Amino acid sequence: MKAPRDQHFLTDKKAIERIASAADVSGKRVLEIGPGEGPLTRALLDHGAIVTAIELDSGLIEYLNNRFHREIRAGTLTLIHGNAVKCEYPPFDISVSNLPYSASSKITFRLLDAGFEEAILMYQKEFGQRMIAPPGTPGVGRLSIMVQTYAKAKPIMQLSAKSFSPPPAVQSWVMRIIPREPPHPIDDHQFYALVVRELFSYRRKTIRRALHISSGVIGKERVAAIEEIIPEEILKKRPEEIQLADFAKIANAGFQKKD
Ligand SMILES: C[S@@+](CC[C@H](N)C(=O)[O-])C[C@H]1O[C@@H](n2cnc3c(N)ncnc32)[C@H](O)[C@@H]1O
Repeated sequence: MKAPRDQHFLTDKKAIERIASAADVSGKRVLEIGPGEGPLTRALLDHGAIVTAIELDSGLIEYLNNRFHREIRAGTLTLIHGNAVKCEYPPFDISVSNLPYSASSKITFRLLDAGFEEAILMYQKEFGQRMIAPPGTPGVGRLSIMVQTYAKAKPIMQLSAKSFSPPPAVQSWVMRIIPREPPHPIDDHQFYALVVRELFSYRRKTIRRALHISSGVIGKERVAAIEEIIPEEILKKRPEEIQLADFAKIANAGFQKKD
């Protein structure tokens, strides 16, 4: 039976310790999303982190309030009963989280938007593989392009289902994510995100065709400007065949043109 709300709790003590010590959290403001029963929270507190944990499940919030009442009183742990897909994030330096897999994408984009020094995040293995799929290869998608534009991401641990209770049907990867300046100048980040999203909505089409289909969203004049500036050899490729620099050039070409 599928566990409710992605509730696969980490029981492997060695893995918990390795995750909590993957970043230097001592004295840092750490955001943990989905603390569950708090095994990682405990380890992070033991490493001297000042933790804020966001948990959706009210039963677990009650459990955590009891388990960590001393730390809450001492101000080293703050619990937020909320939905990490929607609620406001507090300022934080590092995020260490075993994410709910069904919301991995939304939460990752929100974390990157919020900004941080470093994140140690657990994902379903296939999701991690998509994050690091190189541009120009068939596994690449919107997630790969957006993550690789704004961060360096690398798998640092692989966990089998046996590390969890109940065991999930999938393998897990722990990734280290470090934000960076985009390697190619981007004139407008919102427009860039929109272009990347639209192009991958039509990943089987050429760039030119995808732009035309999306012209209602991107803007007809902007699409015309892109076609004028971007060389044919790029326009005739598919989104999975072009490089990070090309996405930046396409978005910048369209952004120059005010509708
Ligand atoms: C995979 S479990 C990890 C639990 C714990 N960190 C551990 O390793 O044992 C994910 C946790 O996220 C919580 N959760 C699910 N969706 C959430 C959401 N949208 N916002 C915040 N927490 C969520 C679940 O209730 C669960 O406790």
